[in-house]
Amino acid sequence: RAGGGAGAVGAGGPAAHTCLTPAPLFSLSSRQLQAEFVAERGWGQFHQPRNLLLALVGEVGEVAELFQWRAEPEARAGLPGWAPGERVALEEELSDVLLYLVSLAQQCQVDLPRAALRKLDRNRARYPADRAHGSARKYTHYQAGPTDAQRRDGPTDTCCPQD
Ligand SMILES: Nc1ccn([C@H]2C[C@H](O)[C@@H](COP(=O)(O)OP(=O)(O)OP(=O)(O)O)O2)c(=O)n1
Repeated sequence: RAGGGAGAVGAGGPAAHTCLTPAPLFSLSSRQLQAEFVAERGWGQFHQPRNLLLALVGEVGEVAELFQWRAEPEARAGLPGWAPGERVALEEELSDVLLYLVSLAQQCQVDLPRAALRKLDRNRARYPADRAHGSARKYTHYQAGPTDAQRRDGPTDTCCPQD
């Protein structure tokens, strides 16, 4: 599964996004390259989980900055109207997010690719395609009975305060 998940773009016929590379999201060798980059600079001393988390959030802010104040059509899929330089900037900022995320996971001893695939499995189970199709409701909506938390806290699926 790990080798044929996100990377198996062309496996089931022509891919919608033909520009995607058929590589895993972040291979072991890429993670090692990142660890080497940090070690060669003696930056391990700065890469405590909290610092990496703050750096990650900062880079997410830089991604947000690229989107802020844009007219609605420019925020649509495919980013119509974005200049080539803006696309490069987005590539770089998203990569910074990924690189800090990878480092954070490493420092926390989380095997991120395995954990992400497991979470994907959990998401599949929580959101059965036949029931969740076309709906943005929370997974608790599809569960048979109330969870312990729901029993304790009462209903959470209301959108309006009760008058
Ligand atoms: N202590 C550090 C500093 C940097 N990096 C790496 C991870 C990111 O990929 C990138 C972040 O570098 P900058 O802090 O220079 O941030 P930007 O690349 O976003 O530059 P700018 O803020 O000018 O956009 O470098 C790192 O791993 N550890």
